[in-house]
Amino acid sequence: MALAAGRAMLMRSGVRLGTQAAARGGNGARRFMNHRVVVEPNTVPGVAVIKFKNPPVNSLTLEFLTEFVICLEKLENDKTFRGVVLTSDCPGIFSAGLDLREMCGKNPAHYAEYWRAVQEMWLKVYLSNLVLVAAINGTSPAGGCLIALSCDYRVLADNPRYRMGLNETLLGLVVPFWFKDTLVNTIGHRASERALQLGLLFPPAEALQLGMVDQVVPEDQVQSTALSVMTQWLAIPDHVRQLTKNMIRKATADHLIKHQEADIQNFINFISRDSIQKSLQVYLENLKQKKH
Ligand SMILES: CC/C=C\CCC/C=C/C(=O)SCCNC(=O)CCNC(=O)[C@H](O)C(C)(C)COP(=O)(O)OP(=O)(O)OC[C@H]1O[C@@H](n2cnc3c(N)ncnc32)[C@H](O)[C@@H]1OP(=O)(O)O
Repeated sequence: MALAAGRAMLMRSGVRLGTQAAARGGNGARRFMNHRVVVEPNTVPGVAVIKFKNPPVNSLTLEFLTEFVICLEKLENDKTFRGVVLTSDCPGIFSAGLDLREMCGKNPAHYAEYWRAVQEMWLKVYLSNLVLVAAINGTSPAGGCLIALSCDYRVLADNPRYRMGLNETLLGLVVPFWFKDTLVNTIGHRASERALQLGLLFPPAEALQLGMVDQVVPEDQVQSTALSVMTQWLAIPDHVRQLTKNMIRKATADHLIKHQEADIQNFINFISRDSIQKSLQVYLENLKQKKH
């Protein structure tokens, strides 16, 4: 379903699906290249590494979301893969979250298409049959943090410049209930209440203390740590681990699935408000200004 919608979207946007290139890397592993998402089968058998490559900041554009979902779906359907490490190819940034330009100055049909793609991405990651480990090698606000929180395990680089959290209120936005649920399921109710209202972005030590990440390691060890953690997870037979994961996550995912259309309508109504459009424009302008 998501794959078909994604293919249609890519066709509309002029991206040819036949352009996915396969090449052999130095270790002989096949390396699949999309435009914005690079998939590298790794030295650990059954494990692929997905690298986000949507410069400058890996913002979650419609095209990026579509490619990402297609990549995950392909890996899920290829029984040689049992686990995936998610990481970034953009130095210092895991993902800047939802692309603000997708939510600014567009029409309701675009907002609907975009929000559905955000929902589908979250459902795909949150309910994945694969073991997903986030190797967080950069800053990850809002939607970027959501992707990491939706994985099974998080390893964060020990760099105080890398912040993580759901900062939506700082942009004048109300966090969607399923972003909130994902955070509450990870760090608990009280910590989420404070973090969400204040839009807090946490440095590594605090993220670890809160349980937002499972491990903080030196920057050059993020990916290798993620891969060795993966070995531990893959020691469990897939079917029992998958059934257990599904049992724990199903209610949270079902809440969105049941209210998916209402959630899209709510997003359109909210994001189309003049006051919200104004605050997003000011936020984008401030990002530009800080450079000068
Ligand atoms: C009912 C529900 C309604 C709504 C729910 C919506 C939920 C929203 C979820 C989100 O994810 S909103 C996005 C939240 N993200 C952020 O707040 C991050 C903003 N960006 C930054 O803080 C910084 O850019 C940075 C990620 C820390 C990187 O800093 P750096 O100094 O390295 O780069 P710079 O700021 O110069 O940015 C480069 C370039 O990229 C543009 N940019 C940055 N972030 C985004 C983004 N999220 N979307 C689109 N574009 C982004 C930035 O404007 C610069 O562009 P320019 O070169 O043209 O000026």
